[in-house]
Amino acid sequence: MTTSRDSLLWQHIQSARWYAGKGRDAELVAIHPLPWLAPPTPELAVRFEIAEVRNNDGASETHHYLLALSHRGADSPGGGVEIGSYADPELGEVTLHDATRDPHAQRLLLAVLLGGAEQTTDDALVAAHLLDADAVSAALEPRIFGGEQSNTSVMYGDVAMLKLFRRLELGRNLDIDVHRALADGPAADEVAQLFGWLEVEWRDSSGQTCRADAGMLVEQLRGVTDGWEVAVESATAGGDFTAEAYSLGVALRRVHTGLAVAFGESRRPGADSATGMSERLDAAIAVVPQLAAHRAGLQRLFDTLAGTELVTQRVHGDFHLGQTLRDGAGNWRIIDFEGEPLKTLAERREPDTVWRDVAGMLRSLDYAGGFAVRNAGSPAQDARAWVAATSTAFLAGYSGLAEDSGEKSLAPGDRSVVDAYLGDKAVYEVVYEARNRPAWLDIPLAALGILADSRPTDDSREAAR
Ligand SMILES: Nc1ncnc2c1ncn2[C@@H]1O[C@H](COP(=O)(O)OP(=O)(O)O)[C@@H](O)[C@H]1O
Ligand SMILES: O=P(O)(O)O[C@H]1O[C@H](CO)[C@@H](O[C@H]2O[C@H](CO)[C@@H](O)[C@H](O)[C@H]2O)[C@H](O)[C@H]1O
Repeated sequence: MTTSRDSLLWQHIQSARWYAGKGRDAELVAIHPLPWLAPPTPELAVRFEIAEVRNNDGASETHHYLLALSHRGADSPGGGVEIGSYADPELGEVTLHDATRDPHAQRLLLAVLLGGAEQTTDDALVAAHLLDADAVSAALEPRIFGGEQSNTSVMYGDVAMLKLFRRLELGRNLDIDVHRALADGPAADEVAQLFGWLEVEWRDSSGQTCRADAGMLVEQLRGVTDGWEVAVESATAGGDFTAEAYSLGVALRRVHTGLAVAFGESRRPGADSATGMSERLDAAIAVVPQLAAHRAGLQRLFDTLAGTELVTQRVHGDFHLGQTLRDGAGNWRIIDFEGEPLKTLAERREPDTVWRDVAGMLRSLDYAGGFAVRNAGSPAQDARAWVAATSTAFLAGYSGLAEDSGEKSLAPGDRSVVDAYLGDKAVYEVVYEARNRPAWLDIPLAALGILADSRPTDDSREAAR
């Protein structure tokens, strides 16, 4: 880190909501500027820059963060949140702003995407890919999305949303990949339409050319409510959420069918999955030692996969209520196909069984019940009944059974596979909560206690799907 500009940016990165290295020993290796998005003027100059960040604790790993920066001259106030001022050799004295909060820069971002063109310098590129030139107008009023999210989104009117990916995945972004693949297929109605995306290229500090997708422009879903909010409200009131849970199960099945059609299916020995789960458990015990008490019980659950052959395909990978939106007509839409943020990109790209997503939602319904007890004082018994009823309805919807099919909504062989995935997901959640929300740790820990004490079903070697 050499210049004061770099130190301004490093402070900006470390305090950002999207910075994934909080609490870790990390350093800024370099900042790589991309081409200006429009010819710079003394008032405004906007470009993406890539921050190359190295984590030094544990195995050394490098991450690339996308910065969107507007440089405003002294006579050009405004621009939203300031990062700091410095003397730029090309532009003179400028103030840096996060472009996603600068109205002029927000407009420029959309114009670049709609232009569908490519901008290059000797060692960097920004390319816009436009799929639907008529869906979005450059005149739409921009505003920053204020809701909870790990990336940054700008809304344009009530038509489109530009989601900028902050921690970049080298290669094709999973969310773009999946939205593209599901368009026009059996799950087209369950996801937002993809209008276009931005691709960037730069040379890293070792001289290697890197390529990534920087953002995607999608249909803005209107009149929707976050699935977590509606579920928590119902759990807290002790309401009946079974019809909603049933239709959520139906929607997930459709998405899985769409993903299988688009990306195909493969097979994997269950023993390989069990090994992965055990390894993740051991890594989690190193982070949260109290997990060790459940090791033997969880290993018993994972072992039920050995000897099975699992059908695998592309899945959502981090399916929970916060990844679902419900519209006024009761339809569910599913978002954010980037997988679990704590996993490596290679892990997130791997095909898995559909039960990973099914287990993800069952865990999420349990979280909603746990939240109702801890944060809203609901009686534990009522919350347990709510979780049991909604879980059964969700499984019935997923399995294509009648809404009132009750306990039999999962075949016994599938039950033990789901239990193994529930254990694996709750182990992930324990690490996630320990790092991000220690006050929530008791929710997945309580679930793990119950799972680790349960006895695996005997018929676990039946077909796994
Ligand atoms: N297509 C969309 N239309 C409207 N709102 C959306 C859309 N996609 C996401 N959102 C909103 O943005 C939030 C964050 O989206 P998400 O894709 O999960 O972002 P991140 O990966 O950055 O966390 C969602 O919880 C939802 O409220
Ligand atoms: O939405 P992200 O992709 O960032 O997912 C991460 O954060 C989630 C929390 O925001 C976390 O989900 C866990 O908490 C949810 C309640 O807030 C609950 O519904 C989920 O079941 C639970 O896993 C998710 O695990 C993490 O990857």
